[in-house]
Amino acid sequence: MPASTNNFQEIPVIDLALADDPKSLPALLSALRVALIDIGFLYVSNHKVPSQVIQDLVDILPILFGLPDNAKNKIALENSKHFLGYSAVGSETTAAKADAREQVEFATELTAWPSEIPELRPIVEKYIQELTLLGERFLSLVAQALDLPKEAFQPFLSDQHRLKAVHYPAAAPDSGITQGVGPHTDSSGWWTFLLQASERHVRGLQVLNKTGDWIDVPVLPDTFVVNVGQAFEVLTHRTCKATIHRVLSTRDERYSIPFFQGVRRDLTKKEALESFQEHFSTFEPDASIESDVGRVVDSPFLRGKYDTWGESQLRTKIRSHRSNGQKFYPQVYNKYVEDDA
Ligand SMILES: O=C(O)CCC(=O)C(=O)O
Ligand SMILES: [Fe+2]
Repeated sequence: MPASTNNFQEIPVIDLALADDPKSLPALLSALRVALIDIGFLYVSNHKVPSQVIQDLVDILPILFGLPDNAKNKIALENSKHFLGYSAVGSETTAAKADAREQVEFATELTAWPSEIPELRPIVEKYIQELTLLGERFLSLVAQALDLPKEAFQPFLSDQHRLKAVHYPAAAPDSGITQGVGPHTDSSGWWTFLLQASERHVRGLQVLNKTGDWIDVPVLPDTFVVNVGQAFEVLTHRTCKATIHRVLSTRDERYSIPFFQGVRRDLTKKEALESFQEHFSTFEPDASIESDVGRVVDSPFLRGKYDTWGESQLRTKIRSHRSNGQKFYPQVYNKYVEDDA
């Protein structure tokens, strides 16, 4: 099929309630398959994550980011060899440009929590627990949609996932600030489950389609935005693509909460490629034009310089947070920073 006929102009919604009835399951799987193969981005509705669990987290974000700088700096990512905790606006770099967002990254090793909001920790932990379950349910549907047994992808899962709370401050139209986060594919794992935690009118997230147009991903209440990460792209021999996306700064402030489903750190590119080689050779990945932006986006695991998933993760983290890299990983800092893969 020529690329132009399956180029996408919007992101489809996959209704997970259809999985509850064997009669409606096939319709879900065929819609999912199209989203997986042609787009790499989708929304899920009827996801069964309790709305209170979501609301509690959404409500606490303005409180978290509203803490005084000294409170946020007490949990600074700068002091974490696991790259967890708070990073201020401008401290992260994507596509060689500073991002206009502040964020707090959570995972099991986070030891410093803000003492000003003791309720944060149980709220975050509950949310991670629920998203872990959603991720597992979703993976089994993905496997079926790609003609594999339900459990096919489970052995690649890590027991550790990452959650990020993100705040994009409003940018005055004449400030010259345009990059909330620059064009990238998700390097932190298998799949990303993103909650857009602002009101409907707040824009910002965009996805690059095959002809290089940026497609808006508006806020749809009661959904998660789900997208393919780099490791899954490798495992499926690019049948499913880690699609490039970005966030523009706008005159509205914006909150979002990506959950990065983790991949086993010892997964090697060889194992990832060999596991389903035969299966995916029967698919015909769309060898469509990669846009100019696409060609320069960093994807180290895919390009194959580093053997394990864990090492390409470390390289990505060091490149994004360079002072942590210098502080905690001086032996490999230069190697990773100088290697533009
Ligand atoms: O804030 C968003 O909507 C997306 C954030 C994102 O793409 C990321 O952090 O990887
Ligand atoms: Fe992303």
